Amino acid sequence: MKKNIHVVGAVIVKDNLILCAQRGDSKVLPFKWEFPGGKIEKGETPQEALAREIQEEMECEIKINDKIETTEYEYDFGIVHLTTFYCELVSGEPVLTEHSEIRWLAANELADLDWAPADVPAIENIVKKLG
Ligand SMILES: Nc1nc2c([nH]c(=O)n2[C@H]2C[C@H](O)[C@@H](COP(=O)(O)OP(=O)(O)OP(=O)(O)O)O2)c(=O)[nH]1
Repeated sequence: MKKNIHVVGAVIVKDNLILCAQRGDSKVLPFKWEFPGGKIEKGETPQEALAREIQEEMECEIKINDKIETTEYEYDFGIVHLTTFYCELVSGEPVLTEHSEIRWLAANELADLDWAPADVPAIENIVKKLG
C-alpha cells in the first residue's frame, strides 16, 4: 500500500500577487512549481507545520488565513494530501533556500506554470476566487 503524505502549502498573497516556488532538481517532482510548505510532523496542527516550514524554507513569518481546500493526489512515491491556506507576510521577505526560483504572479497567470499535479485543483480554486 502506498504511504499517505500529509502536506501543507502556503498561498502567500501580497499586492494581489501570489508567491509561486519552483522545486529544485534534486527533489522528487524536479522543477515542478508548488506552494512553499512541506510535510506535517507528528503532533503539529496544519497551521503549526505551515508556519514552521515557511520560517525554515523562506526565512519569513506569515499570518495564516482561510483554508482553501484539501486534495489528494496519488504519485508513484505515495499519496499526497495537500492542504492549502491563504497567507500573508508578517515579517521578512521570502528568501531562496531550497527552491530553484520564486515568482510573484497574478491569479490569471498561474496556469502558465508547470505545477505539481496535486496543486492543480487548488490553482483552479484560486483562479476562480482571485482571477
Ligand atoms: N511543499 C509542497 N509540497 C508539495 C506541493 N504539491 C505537491 O505535490 N507536493 C509534494 C512534494 C513532496 O512529495 C511533498 C512535500 O514534502 P516536502 O516539501 O517536505 O518534501 P521534499 O521532497 O521537498 O523533501 P524531503 O522529502 O526530502 O524532506 O508534497 C506543494 O504545493 N507544496
